[in-house]
Amino acid sequence: MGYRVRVYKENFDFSAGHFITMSGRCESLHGHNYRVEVMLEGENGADAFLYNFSELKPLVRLECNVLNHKMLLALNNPHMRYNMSGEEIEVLYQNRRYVFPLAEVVLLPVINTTAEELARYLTGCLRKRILELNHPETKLLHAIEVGVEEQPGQAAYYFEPF
Ligand SMILES: Nc1nc2c(c(=O)[nH]1)N=C([C@H](O)[C@H](O)COP(=O)(O)OP(=O)(O)OP(=O)(O)O)CN2
Repeated sequence: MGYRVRVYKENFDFSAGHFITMSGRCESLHGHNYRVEVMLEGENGADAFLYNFSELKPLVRLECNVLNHKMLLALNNPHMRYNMSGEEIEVLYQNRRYVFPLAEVVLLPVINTTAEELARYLTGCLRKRILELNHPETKLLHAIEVGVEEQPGQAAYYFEPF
């Protein structure tokens, strides 16, 4: 038994470039207008809420801002090579080569920038931020789930206990 709260606001979005590798090939560079939703599961606290929406929403917005208008690169992808020099990053995949300004890239600790991995990454970031805030109701949280929608009707979710 328990409660869930879910936040999925209009401005929980970010636009970013990416490509994923799969079955020995790499997609062409393209972008998405991603949407994010967050679910918290747990017990109600003294004020009869599980976690204050007003406290949760700015955290989600902050994480969306980190990724907005950036090229997302998967740091742990075994098929990609990255060389950093000065203000640039060179990305090598087989005979393909891209160069991006470092300031316009987010190097993510994931093996591929799939919606699944982005959901897992955001789950970790948001869980950490909630723990850092250390509101009394945090003790009653059981789990967090983050959904990342790549395009309407196409989303992945990651779930983690608190
Ligand atoms: N489970 C997942 N499958 C796929 C992911 C993903 O993140 N998780 N990502 C992709 C691609 O990155 C791609 O951006 C989406 O591919 P696709 O749906 O084929 O894209 P289209 O825009 O061509 O889709 P249509 O709906 O057919 O227009 C692939 N799979």
